[in-house]
Amino acid sequence: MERMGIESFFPVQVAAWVDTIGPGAFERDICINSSTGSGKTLAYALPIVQMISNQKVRCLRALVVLPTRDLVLQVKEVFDGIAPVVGLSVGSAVGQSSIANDVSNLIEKSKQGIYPTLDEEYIQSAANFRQKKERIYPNGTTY
Ligand SMILES: Nc1ncnc2c1ncn2[C@@H]1O[C@H](COP(=O)(O)OP(=O)(O)OP(=O)(O)O)[C@@H](O)[C@H]1O
Repeated sequence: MERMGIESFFPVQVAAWVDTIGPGAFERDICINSSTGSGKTLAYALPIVQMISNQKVRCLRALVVLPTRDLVLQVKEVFDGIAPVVGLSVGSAVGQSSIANDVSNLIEKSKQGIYPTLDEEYIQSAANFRQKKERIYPNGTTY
């Protein structure tokens, strides 16, 4: 956190943490509505990283879908700042190469981690991934 220039957390980050990891945690969908620049990225990034860092399974475990390429890069930077600390890797897919390549990276190369990505085609990729995921075992071997 210090390396990222963060000394304390913004209100939206505290609220999101309390409702996901802290005393308000129970399984449900959460919608965060907060003004631009208020720190929403870290507000959802921290709970995601915390939650999946406790899981032993080595496969893609979080998919972040974003509306623009710039945002993908920004969000990846935030995840890159915190995920490696707990041994998670972060990838991104912005459609620079073919979707087939991105899907292949998503499934075969990033067996552990988080994927900030771009649009609905990738949501579909994630759906396809879900079908294949059952064939990736904890030691990282694909069947
Ligand atoms: N706890 C914090 N302390 C200091 N700076 C922070 C903190 N959290 C986030 N920031 C910084 O505040 C800026 C805005 O954060 P961020 O981009 O996450 O806001 P946002 O609400 O997602 O904005 P947008 O709605 O535009 O996407 C970034 O430069 C980020 O590094």
